[in-house]
Parts: sequence; structure tokens; C-alpha cells
Amino acid sequence: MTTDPLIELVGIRAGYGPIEVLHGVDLVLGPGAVVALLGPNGGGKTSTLKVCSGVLPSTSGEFRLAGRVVDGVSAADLARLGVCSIPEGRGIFPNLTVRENLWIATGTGVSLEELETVAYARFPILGERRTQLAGSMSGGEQQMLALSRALGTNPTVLLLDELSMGLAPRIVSQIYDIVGELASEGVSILVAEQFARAVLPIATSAALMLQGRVVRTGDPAEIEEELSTSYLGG
Ligand SMILES: Nc1ncnc2c1ncn2[C@@H]1O[C@H](COP(=O)(O)OP(=O)(O)OP(=O)(O)O)[C@@H](O)[C@H]1O
Repeated sequence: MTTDPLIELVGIRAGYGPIEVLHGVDLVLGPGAVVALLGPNGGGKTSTLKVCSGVLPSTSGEFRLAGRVVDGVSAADLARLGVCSIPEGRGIFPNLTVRENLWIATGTGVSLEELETVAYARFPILGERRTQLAGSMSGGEQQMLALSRALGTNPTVLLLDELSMGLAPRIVSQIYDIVGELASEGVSILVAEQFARAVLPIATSAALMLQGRVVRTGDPAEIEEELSTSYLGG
């Protein structure tokens, strides 16, 4: 196992057209770590994840994956290198069945059979619903499907954006239990959450993002406390 950080961002700047939204992001995701990317709306959490998954190119700084500089590497190539992303909104296709959604992940070179085996073993409900349209399932089941697509590809790094969005607290904690299991199996995880409490039980450290920069990293509970008193009016 590598001792290099899985992901290392150094002074990353990036934006949309002429508007820069990341103004020099520094972030480290170590092997087997679960880093919670916390902060209020618009701080740049999603944009940082997009840089890590290769869908938002940086304009300066350095992005390293397991010690290798990967600035400019395409999202598809990063996926082949083991970076797997579940974007905000889950990235599943509501008008396709569970099985067809899993089939989409075969683009990374895994067979449908393998994907289905992994998915249905971990989430039996998905096996029961394999021919059902994804859009007709509950939010929690859709999130399970999104996670299954990721798991089947055997990622080394998992990028998660607002997993808790729109889900009941009980479902959120079930989903995060599974994310915690993945971490204990050695997957390194970077997870953006506006509602920090959801991710606290599994986070090994936290990074606070404000206005396009990581302003502090440290103990997840301390950062959550600072966030809720200073920035969210809690
Ligand atoms: N596609 C886009 N085009 C232009 N500006 C964008 C785009 N996406 C995000 N932004 C801007 O970039 C900044 C950072 O947004 P980002 O979504 O990365 O933050 P966030 O911390 O993830 O917030 P949220 O929790 O609301 O998603 C915001 O000012 C936002 O308006």
C-alpha cells in the first residue's frame, strides 16, 4: 500500500468561465482516511470534488493522485486509476432500471455480472428491484444504487457529495454506516457535507471550506462545532 496521500491538492485554483471560485485549495486525503469537507453553501466543496474527479480543470496549483501529478488527466482516466465519484443528485438515470444503471458502470471495465453480485449482496433490496425504474425507488434506495455503481468498480478513492440530501436521518445513518465499512476495507473517502453531523461518526478529519479555500483542518467534532456556531447560526 502506498504511503503517499491518495489525493493531494496544492494551491488549486479553478472556476467556471472567467469566474474563479477556488482560490488556492490545499487538501490531503491519506490512505484509508475519511475526510469530511465541511462549510456553508457556496464555499467550494462541490467544485473541489469536481477537480478531484477530473470534471473541473484547475487553472493553477497541483493535483496529485498517489504521488503522481494528474492535472489535466480526464475524468475517464481518473476513474480507471481508481477515483470514483458520486455527485450531488446521485448521478443515476431515473428512466433506466436498477440493472441498466449498473450496466452503465461497466464502462470502467467491470462486468455487469460482477457489478450485480456486489450490489445485491450488499443491498438485497436492489436485487429485488433489479427491473424497476431507478426513478421510482425511494431516495435511500437510489443512494444505495449510486453507491453500488461505485463499489463494483473497486475504487481506491471515493468522492461523495451531499449524500444526505433529501434523505430521512435514519436512512442517512444507514448509508454512512456503509460508507464507514468501505473506509474500514481501505477505501479513502472525501465527503462533502453541508450538514456535518451526518458524517461525524465516520470522519477521521475535517476540512473547513470558506470562500474557495480550506481555512482549517482538524478534528471533525471541533470543526463541526465551529461551523454550527460561527457560520450556520446554530
Ligand atoms: N456551473 C457553475 N457555473 C458558475 N458558477 C458556479 C457553478 N457551479 C458553482 N458555481 C459557483 O461556485 C461557487 C462554489 O460553489 P460550490 O457548488 O463548489 O460550493 P459548495 O460549497 O459545494 O456549495 P453547495 O453546498 O451549495 O453546493 C459558488 O459561488 C457557486 O455559485
